[in-house]
This record gives sequence, structure tokens and C-alpha cells, in this order.
Amino acid sequence: MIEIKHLTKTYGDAEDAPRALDDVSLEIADGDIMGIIGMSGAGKSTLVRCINLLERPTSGEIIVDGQDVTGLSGTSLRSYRRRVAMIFQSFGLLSQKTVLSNVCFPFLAANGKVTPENRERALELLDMVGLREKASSYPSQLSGGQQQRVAIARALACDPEYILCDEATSALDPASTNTILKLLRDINRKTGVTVIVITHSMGVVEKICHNVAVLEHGRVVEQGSVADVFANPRSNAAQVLLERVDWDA
Ligand SMILES: Nc1ncnc2c1ncn2[C@@H]1O[C@H](COP(=O)(O)OP(=O)(O)OP(=O)(O)O)[C@@H](O)[C@H]1O
Repeated sequence: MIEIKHLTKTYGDAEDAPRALDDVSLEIADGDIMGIIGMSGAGKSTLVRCINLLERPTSGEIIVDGQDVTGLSGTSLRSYRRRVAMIFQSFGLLSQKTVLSNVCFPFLAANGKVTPENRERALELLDMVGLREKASSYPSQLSGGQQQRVAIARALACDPEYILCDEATSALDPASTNTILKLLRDINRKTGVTVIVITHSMGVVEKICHNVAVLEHGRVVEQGSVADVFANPRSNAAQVLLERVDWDA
């Protein structure tokens, strides 16, 4: 379980620097698919970068399975990062490496080598995302949706407990978006991995998330089950994102 307590992040040291995150508190239960939604600049990417410690919070705590991870460094930081895989909008594949080498990359990064068992596991993961036959292809030979499926296979290589998806489907057409969302939902059901979906699309939240938190100007303005928030959006941000505002008013 991830408990985020009173998290604040300001960029820079100026006393009047705006807060990208302002007293954010959230709980993400094991096995959940949690959506974090907000408009541009709301603080979604900052939150994700704080969760995987690419950014250090200015104050507050991120407690993972009872342990405050905000001060981790060295080997404990590296092993924490292996528990938390990332999927990005831009896929982040290595263009000079084959699909199989990309999926094997986390093994190489962790152990300095890729064993035959690692290669077998990578092929199983490519099977899971329906791309085993593309193992010898290069990323440029794949569609965007296929590249994102490879990125998902790579993310799973370390058997993560959490997958953070930062606008993972924003660059994809509707059909590829659905394929990726279904894949993430199936992986969540099969493996129990917790999925955190950062998006500005209520459609994405509606399709796969169980719970959702709405961010606005760095603050959580609403959170709850997707069914409740969709049925009765209370915050202005949720109403705008759900297009329930009257533009002529
Ligand atoms: N490295 C940085 N240095 C200074 N300010 C930053 C930095 N990164 C983000 N910010 C600011 O923090 C605020 C939140 O940005 P963030 O990227 O987290 O929002 P977001 O919700 O992910 O937006 P988008 O959907 O457009 O990606 C914004 O005001 C942004 O300008």
C-alpha cells in the first residue's frame, strides 16, 4: 500500500515559489487501479516523479508498505525503484536495441548481465503483450501501440509491485488506447500489480480505474470511487474534466 501524507513540492528555493504539490494526501491500496487526473499543470507528473523518487518532495511522507521511502538512497533507492515500474507517454524504448533486448534491459541494469532464464522470461512477457513474433524487430519498425506494449513488457520484467503510467495512452489513437488499457487491466487482474494511471482523460479513468483522485493547482480536490465521482462530481475540476460545465453560462 502507498500512503502519501501531506506531500508538498516546490521547485527552487524562492520563498514565494509556487507549490507544484500542496499538502497532497492519498492512499493507494494494493491491487487497485487508481487514476490521478487533472488539467495541465495540476501537478500530476510531479506527483508521479515524487512517488518513484525522481524528485524529492519538499515535505511530507510517502509510505510504502509501512516504510517512509522519501529519504532512501544508494542500494535501497535502487531496490525501491525496481518495485515501482514506469510507463511513459513517449514509450522510452532504446532505438538501437531489438524488442527482446529492450525487455531484457532491466535484467542487464540490475545484474550487469542477461541470463538464458532472463531471456526466456522476456519472451514470456512478450507473449503476454502479444508481441513475441516481434522479438527481433527494432522499435522504429513497430506502431506506437506496439511500442507501448513492449514498454509494458519491459516494465514487468522486474516483477514490480506498482506500475506508474504517466499519460501512457496520450500519444495513441482510440483503438491502440483501448488495447493498452485492456492489457493493463488484464495484467492487474492476473498478477495483482497495483496500477497508478496519470491522465487528463476521464475516458481513460472510466475505462480502467477503480478509484480516482482529482488534482487542481497541486491539491487533491476530490477523491473516491470512479462510480461516485462520475455520478456526482463535486469539484469544479472534475466537472470540467467530465465536461459537465455549461460553457455559455
Ligand atoms: N522542473 C520544474 N521546474 C519548475 N517548475 C516545474 C517543474 N516541473 C513542473 N513545474 C511546475 O509545476 C507545476 C505542475 O507541473 P506538472 O508537470 O507536475 O503538471 P501536470 O499536471 O503533469 O501537467 P501536464 O498535464 O501539462 O503534464 C506547473 O506549474 C509546472 O510549471
